[in-house]
Amino acid sequence: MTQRIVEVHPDPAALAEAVAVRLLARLRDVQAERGHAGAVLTGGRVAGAVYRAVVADPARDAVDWSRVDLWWGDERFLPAGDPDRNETQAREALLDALPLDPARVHPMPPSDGPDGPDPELAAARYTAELTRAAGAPGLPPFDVLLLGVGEDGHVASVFPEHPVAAESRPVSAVRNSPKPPPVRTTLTLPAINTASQVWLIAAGPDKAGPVAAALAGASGLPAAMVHGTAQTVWLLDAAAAAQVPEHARTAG
Ligand SMILES: O=C1O[C@H](COP(=O)(O)O)[C@@H](O)[C@H](O)[C@H]1O
Repeated sequence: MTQRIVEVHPDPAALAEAVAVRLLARLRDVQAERGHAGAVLTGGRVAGAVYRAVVADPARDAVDWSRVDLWWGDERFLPAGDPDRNETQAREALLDALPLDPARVHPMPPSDGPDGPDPELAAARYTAELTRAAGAPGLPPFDVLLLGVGEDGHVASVFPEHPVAAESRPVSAVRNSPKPPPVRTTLTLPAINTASQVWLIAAGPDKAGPVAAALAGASGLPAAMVHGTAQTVWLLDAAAAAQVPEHARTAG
Protein backbone atom coordinates (compact mmCIF):
# COMPACT_ATOMS: atom_id res chain seq x y z
CA MET A 1 0.00 0.00 0.00
CA THR A 2 1.40 3.34 -1.01
CA GLN A 3 1.77 6.09 1.59
CA ARG A 4 0.20 9.36 0.42
CA ILE A 5 1.75 12.68 1.40
CA VAL A 6 0.23 16.05 0.46
CA GLU A 7 2.58 18.96 1.12
CA VAL A 8 1.56 22.59 0.56
CA HIS A 9 4.05 25.44 0.16
CA PRO A 10 3.24 29.16 0.17
CA ASP A 11 4.24 30.01 -3.42
CA PRO A 12 5.88 28.55 -6.54
CA ALA A 13 9.40 29.58 -5.48
CA ALA A 14 9.07 27.95 -2.05
CA LEU A 15 7.59 24.87 -3.73
CA ALA A 16 10.49 24.58 -6.18
CA GLU A 17 13.04 24.90 -3.38
CA ALA A 18 11.27 22.29 -1.25
CA VAL A 19 11.07 19.83 -4.15
CA ALA A 20 14.78 20.37 -4.88
CA VAL A 21 15.71 19.67 -1.24
CA ARG A 22 13.54 16.53 -1.24
CA LEU A 23 14.95 15.32 -4.56
CA LEU A 24 18.57 15.75 -3.49
CA ALA A 25 17.85 13.90 -0.24
CA ARG A 26 16.11 11.07 -2.09
CA LEU A 27 19.02 10.61 -4.51
CA ARG A 28 21.54 10.68 -1.63
CA ASP A 29 19.54 8.13 0.39
CA VAL A 30 19.18 5.73 -2.54
CA GLN A 31 22.87 6.03 -3.38
CA ALA A 32 23.80 5.30 0.23
CA GLU A 33 21.70 2.14 0.04
CA ARG A 34 22.29 0.87 -3.48
CA GLY A 35 25.14 2.90 -5.02
CA HIS A 36 23.21 4.21 -8.01
CA ALA A 37 19.87 5.96 -8.30
CA GLY A 38 17.28 6.31 -11.04
CA ALA A 39 15.13 9.42 -11.50
CA VAL A 40 12.47 10.19 -14.08
CA LEU A 41 12.19 13.81 -15.16
CA THR A 42 9.14 15.72 -16.28
CA GLY A 43 8.56 18.79 -18.40
CA GLY A 44 6.50 21.90 -17.87
CA ARG A 45 6.82 25.19 -16.05
CA VAL A 46 7.09 24.00 -12.48
CA ALA A 47 9.72 21.41 -13.46
CA GLY A 48 11.97 24.15 -14.86
CA ALA A 49 11.80 26.00 -11.54
CA VAL A 50 12.62 22.79 -9.63
CA TYR A 51 15.64 22.09 -11.86
CA ARG A 52 17.00 25.59 -11.34
CA ALA A 53 16.51 25.20 -7.57
CA VAL A 54 18.47 21.91 -7.62
CA VAL A 55 21.38 23.63 -9.37
CA ALA A 56 21.28 26.52 -6.87
CA ASP A 57 21.28 24.21 -3.83
CA PRO A 58 24.80 23.57 -2.42
CA ALA A 59 23.57 20.11 -1.29
CA ARG A 60 23.72 19.06 -4.94
CA ASP A 61 27.41 18.32 -4.35
CA ALA A 62 26.50 15.54 -1.91
CA VAL A 63 24.99 13.53 -4.80
CA ASP A 64 27.30 11.44 -6.95
CA TRP A 65 25.83 12.53 -10.28
CA SER A 66 27.97 10.05 -12.21
CA ARG A 67 25.82 7.31 -10.63
CA VAL A 68 22.40 8.79 -11.38
CA ASP A 69 20.35 7.48 -14.30
CA LEU A 70 18.03 10.10 -15.74
CA TRP A 71 14.94 9.07 -17.69
CA TRP A 72 12.04 11.09 -19.04
CA GLY A 73 8.37 10.54 -18.31
CA ASP A 74 7.29 12.04 -21.59
CA GLU A 75 8.52 14.00 -24.54
CA ARG A 76 7.17 16.31 -27.18
CA PHE A 77 8.11 14.54 -30.43
CA LEU A 78 10.13 17.35 -32.04
CA PRO A 79 13.64 17.66 -33.54
CA ALA A 80 16.65 17.45 -31.21
CA GLY A 81 17.36 20.77 -29.56
CA ASP A 82 13.87 22.16 -30.15
CA PRO A 83 13.17 24.54 -27.25
CA ASP A 84 9.79 22.87 -26.69
CA ARG A 85 11.33 19.47 -26.02
CA ASN A 86 11.32 18.49 -22.36
CA GLU A 87 14.89 17.27 -22.85
CA THR A 88 16.07 20.69 -24.06
CA GLN A 89 14.47 22.37 -21.05
CA ALA A 90 16.03 19.90 -18.62
CA ARG A 91 19.47 20.16 -20.24
CA GLU A 92 19.46 23.95 -20.02
CA ALA A 93 18.08 24.17 -16.48
CA LEU A 94 19.74 21.14 -14.88
CA LEU A 95 21.83 18.66 -16.83
CA ASP A 96 24.36 21.11 -18.27
CA ALA A 97 25.33 22.13 -14.72
CA LEU A 98 25.87 18.62 -13.36
CA PRO A 99 28.77 16.13 -13.72
CA LEU A 100 26.55 13.38 -15.13
CA ASP A 101 27.71 10.27 -16.96
CA PRO A 102 26.32 10.81 -20.51
CA ALA A 103 25.73 7.05 -20.77
CA ARG A 104 23.26 7.34 -17.88
CA VAL A 105 21.24 10.16 -19.50
CA HIS A 106 18.34 8.63 -21.42
CA PRO A 107 16.27 11.18 -23.35
CA MET A 108 13.35 9.96 -25.42
CA PRO A 109 14.26 10.00 -29.12
CA PRO A 110 13.61 13.18 -31.13
CA SER A 111 11.65 13.30 -34.38
CA ASP A 112 14.90 13.60 -36.35
CA GLY A 113 16.48 10.70 -34.47
CA PRO A 114 17.55 7.26 -35.73
CA ASP A 115 13.98 6.19 -36.57
CA GLY A 116 12.97 9.41 -38.25
CA PRO A 117 9.56 10.95 -37.68
CA ASP A 118 7.83 7.78 -36.50
CA PRO A 119 6.78 8.07 -32.84
CA GLU A 120 5.83 4.38 -32.61
CA LEU A 121 9.39 3.39 -33.52
CA ALA A 122 10.73 5.99 -31.07
CA ALA A 123 8.54 4.49 -28.32
CA ALA A 124 9.80 1.00 -29.17
CA ARG A 125 13.40 2.24 -29.09
CA TYR A 126 12.86 3.76 -25.65
CA THR A 127 11.31 0.53 -24.40
CA ALA A 128 14.41 -1.33 -25.60
CA GLU A 129 16.67 1.15 -23.81
CA LEU A 130 14.71 0.68 -20.58
CA THR A 131 14.92 -3.11 -20.92
CA ARG A 132 18.66 -2.92 -21.59
CA ALA A 133 19.17 -0.84 -18.45
CA ALA A 134 17.01 -3.22 -16.42
CA GLY A 135 19.20 -6.12 -17.56
CA ALA A 136 16.07 -8.30 -17.72
CA PRO A 137 12.55 -7.99 -19.08
CA GLY A 138 10.87 -5.12 -17.28
CA LEU A 139 11.93 -1.66 -16.24
CA PRO A 140 14.96 -0.35 -14.36
CA PRO A 141 14.39 1.04 -10.86
CA PHE A 142 12.65 4.41 -10.85
CA ASP A 143 13.51 5.63 -7.36
CA VAL A 144 11.72 8.90 -7.90
CA LEU A 145 9.44 9.83 -10.77
CA LEU A 146 8.45 13.47 -11.20
CA LEU A 147 5.17 14.47 -12.80
CA GLY A 148 3.54 17.80 -13.59
CA VAL A 149 -0.26 17.97 -13.55
CA GLY A 150 -2.04 19.45 -16.54
CA GLU A 151 -5.12 21.67 -16.32
CA ASP A 152 -7.10 18.69 -17.66
CA GLY A 153 -5.56 16.29 -15.12
CA HIS A 154 -3.03 14.76 -17.50
CA VAL A 155 0.30 13.47 -16.26
CA ALA A 156 3.35 12.92 -18.47
CA SER A 157 1.57 12.72 -21.88
CA VAL A 158 -1.25 10.51 -20.62
CA PHE A 159 -4.38 12.53 -21.33
CA PRO A 160 -7.89 11.87 -20.05
CA GLU A 161 -10.21 10.15 -22.53
CA HIS A 162 -7.32 9.43 -24.86
CA PRO A 163 -6.43 5.85 -25.89
CA VAL A 164 -3.00 6.29 -24.27
CA ALA A 165 -4.70 6.19 -20.86
CA ALA A 166 -5.56 2.51 -21.48
CA GLU A 167 -2.19 1.53 -22.97
CA SER A 168 -0.53 -1.45 -21.32
CA ARG A 169 2.89 -1.30 -23.01
CA PRO A 170 5.44 0.67 -20.96
CA VAL A 171 6.11 3.38 -23.56
CA SER A 172 3.60 4.71 -26.06
CA ALA A 173 3.42 7.10 -28.96
CA VAL A 174 0.71 9.71 -28.54
CA ARG A 175 -1.00 11.15 -31.57
CA ASN A 176 -3.68 13.86 -31.50
CA SER A 177 -2.57 15.14 -28.11
CA PRO A 178 -5.12 17.73 -26.95
CA LYS A 179 -2.18 19.90 -25.86
CA PRO A 180 0.37 20.96 -28.47
CA PRO A 181 2.47 19.59 -29.96
CA PRO A 182 0.09 16.88 -31.19
CA VAL A 183 2.67 14.09 -31.38
CA ARG A 184 4.44 12.89 -28.25
CA THR A 185 5.93 9.83 -26.58
CA THR A 186 5.23 8.88 -22.99
CA LEU A 187 5.66 6.36 -20.22
CA THR A 188 2.24 4.83 -19.70
CA LEU A 189 0.32 4.50 -16.44
CA PRO A 190 1.56 0.93 -15.75
CA ALA A 191 5.17 2.03 -16.28
CA ILE A 192 4.78 5.12 -14.09
CA ASN A 193 3.26 2.97 -11.36
CA THR A 194 6.41 0.84 -11.08
CA ALA A 195 8.27 3.79 -9.50
CA SER A 196 8.88 3.50 -5.80
CA GLN A 197 8.08 7.19 -5.28
CA VAL A 198 5.82 9.18 -7.60
CA TRP A 199 5.78 12.93 -7.01
CA LEU A 200 3.03 15.10 -8.50
CA ILE A 201 4.10 18.72 -8.57
CA ALA A 202 1.66 21.54 -9.30
CA ALA A 203 1.63 25.32 -8.92
CA GLY A 204 -0.89 28.00 -9.77
CA PRO A 205 -4.66 28.49 -9.67
CA ASP A 206 -5.24 26.66 -12.98
CA LYS A 207 -4.21 23.43 -11.25
CA ALA A 208 -6.57 23.76 -8.28
CA GLY A 209 -9.49 21.92 -9.94
CA PRO A 210 -7.59 18.91 -11.31
CA VAL A 211 -5.49 18.56 -8.13
CA ALA A 212 -8.56 18.46 -5.88
CA ALA A 213 -10.38 16.09 -8.26
CA ALA A 214 -7.41 13.73 -8.44
CA LEU A 215 -6.95 13.69 -4.68
CA ALA A 216 -10.64 12.85 -4.37
CA GLY A 217 -10.07 9.93 -6.75
CA ALA A 218 -12.01 11.23 -9.76
CA SER A 219 -12.47 8.40 -12.21
CA GLY A 220 -10.74 8.57 -15.57
CA LEU A 221 -8.33 11.29 -14.47
CA PRO A 222 -4.73 10.22 -15.14
CA ALA A 223 -3.49 12.24 -12.13
CA ALA A 224 -5.77 10.11 -9.96
CA MET A 225 -4.46 6.87 -11.45
CA VAL A 226 -0.76 7.16 -10.60
CA HIS A 227 0.96 6.07 -7.42
CA GLY A 228 4.36 5.04 -6.18
CA THR A 229 4.84 1.50 -4.91
CA ALA A 230 6.04 3.03 -1.61
CA GLN A 231 5.03 6.72 -1.68
CA THR A 232 2.83 9.06 -3.67
CA VAL A 233 3.81 12.62 -2.87
CA TRP A 234 1.77 15.65 -3.86
CA LEU A 235 3.87 18.81 -3.81
CA LEU A 236 1.70 21.88 -4.24
CA ASP A 237 1.77 25.62 -3.87
CA ALA A 238 -1.08 27.34 -2.02
CA ALA A 239 -2.90 28.26 -5.24
CA ALA A 240 -2.85 24.71 -6.59
CA ALA A 241 -3.99 23.43 -3.18
CA ALA A 242 -6.81 25.97 -2.84
CA GLN A 243 -9.58 23.35 -3.22
CA VAL A 244 -7.86 20.59 -1.25
CA PRO A 245 -9.66 20.10 2.08
CA GLU A 246 -7.63 20.44 5.24
CA HIS A 247 -8.11 16.77 6.19
CA ALA A 248 -6.48 15.67 2.90
CA ARG A 249 -3.27 17.59 3.64
CA THR A 250 -0.34 16.08 5.48
CA ALA A 251 0.23 17.83 8.79
CA GLY A 252 3.57 19.45 9.52
O1 LIG B 1 3.14 19.21 -21.96
C1 LIG B 1 3.44 18.92 -20.82
O2 LIG B 1 2.75 19.47 -19.79
C2 LIG B 1 2.76 18.92 -18.46
C3 LIG B 1 2.32 20.03 -17.48
O3 LIG B 1 3.08 21.20 -17.74
P1 LIG B 1 2.88 22.56 -16.92
O4 LIG B 1 3.66 23.61 -17.65
O5 LIG B 1 1.40 22.86 -16.91
O6 LIG B 1 3.41 22.31 -15.52
C4 LIG B 1 4.12 18.31 -18.15
O7 LIG B 1 4.04 17.63 -16.92
C5 LIG B 1 4.53 17.37 -19.27
O8 LIG B 1 5.78 16.77 -18.98
C6 LIG B 1 4.68 18.15 -20.54
O9 LIG B 1 5.05 17.36 -21.65
